[in-house]
Amino acid sequence: MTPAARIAAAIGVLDEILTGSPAEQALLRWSRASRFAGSGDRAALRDLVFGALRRRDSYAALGGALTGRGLMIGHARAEDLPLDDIFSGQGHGPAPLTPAETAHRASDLPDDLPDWLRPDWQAALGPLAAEVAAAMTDRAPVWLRVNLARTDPPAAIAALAAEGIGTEPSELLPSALRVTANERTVARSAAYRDGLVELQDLSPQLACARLPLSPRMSVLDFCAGGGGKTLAIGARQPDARLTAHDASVARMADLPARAARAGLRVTVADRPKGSFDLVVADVPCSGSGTWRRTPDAKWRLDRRRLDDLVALQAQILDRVAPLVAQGGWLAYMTCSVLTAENGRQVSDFLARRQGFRLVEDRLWTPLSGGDGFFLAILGRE
Ligand SMILES: C[S@@+](CC[C@H](N)C(=O)[O-])C[C@H]1O[C@@H](n2cnc3c(N)ncnc32)[C@H](O)[C@@H]1O
Repeated sequence: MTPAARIAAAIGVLDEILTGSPAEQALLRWSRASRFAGSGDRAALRDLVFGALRRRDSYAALGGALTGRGLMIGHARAEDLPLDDIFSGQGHGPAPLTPAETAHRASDLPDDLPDWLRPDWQAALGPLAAEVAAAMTDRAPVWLRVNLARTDPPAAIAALAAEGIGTEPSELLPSALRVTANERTVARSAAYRDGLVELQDLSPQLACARLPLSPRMSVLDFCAGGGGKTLAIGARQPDARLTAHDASVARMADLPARAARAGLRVTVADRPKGSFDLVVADVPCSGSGTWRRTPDAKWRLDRRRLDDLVALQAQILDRVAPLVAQGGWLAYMTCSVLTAENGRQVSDFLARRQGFRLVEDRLWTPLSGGDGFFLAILGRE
């Protein structure tokens, strides 16, 4: 496909998303209907669509309309692309610009945050609010976690390099590798298949590195999903007794294979009982820290959904509290930057629940390289 044809395709996909389709579904529908497109075309289309969703409002301002076409005109203006070559109507490209589109000029560009959320965002991030909002409009880097139960960072870097995958270790955590070349081939590499590395963002890696682990301790990952945190804990403490639970069994479908690849044993529990030295509650959240990766989620979130999530998080905290052994730990995590889901959620829990104290809490933002992520470690007396 020509660059102009890819832009025309992005216009169609964006129009679908703007009328309510989730981005992944709209892209999948396009791929199924466009058998002529190669993998390069699909990747380029995805980049165009996700790039436009990250900067939806500023591209709409530049392009003069909140439509697929407006966003792509905005994209071309933001990137200084030759508008007349792309919007020529030739070679499956979009129709030429109208006189009104040509004459359109934007004044101040918006910050690409939903209006209703801006006060919460500012309250949560204070003087960093604008910088973090701007960081959310960039593409997220790909991070790998070196599986320390299997190898060490230099050996993992060498194994990846032998397959053409460039990486560099984080200054904050040497076992976290930022992919600098060939990120799309990681999941097919032998280093990945053999369990030397896992795909995991830097911030959850930093959070898991702070967990109070000790030999043979029992750990319950209560919202285990695909097991990202379970496996990160196992890599740090391979003799920990790991139990994974999730309200959705389907979400844990990949966990046994991932654990086997990592050389770890994980017990899956439908109804966890008894008590655990460490309970991790990596709760469902708005994902406001990960909007670089899922930019359509930024525009789909609303106050009601956020309130529902906050209520669910409180329920989960109340459910897991009795599962924490006396003298044990509760690690509460979200991939959100919002106070309602983070600090306020934790302080409300401490206010209604005797016997827990806050040991540490931390918020990471894209300004340190990874996604937005929150960790609170609570100790049970
Ligand atoms: C943020 S995701 C977890 C990601 C996972 N820990 C990882 O690292 O890959 C939140 C998970 O909580 C699960 N969940 C939702 N409600 C729950 C509940 N009431 N009890 C337990 N898990 C729940 C969801 O199915 C989802 O998999």
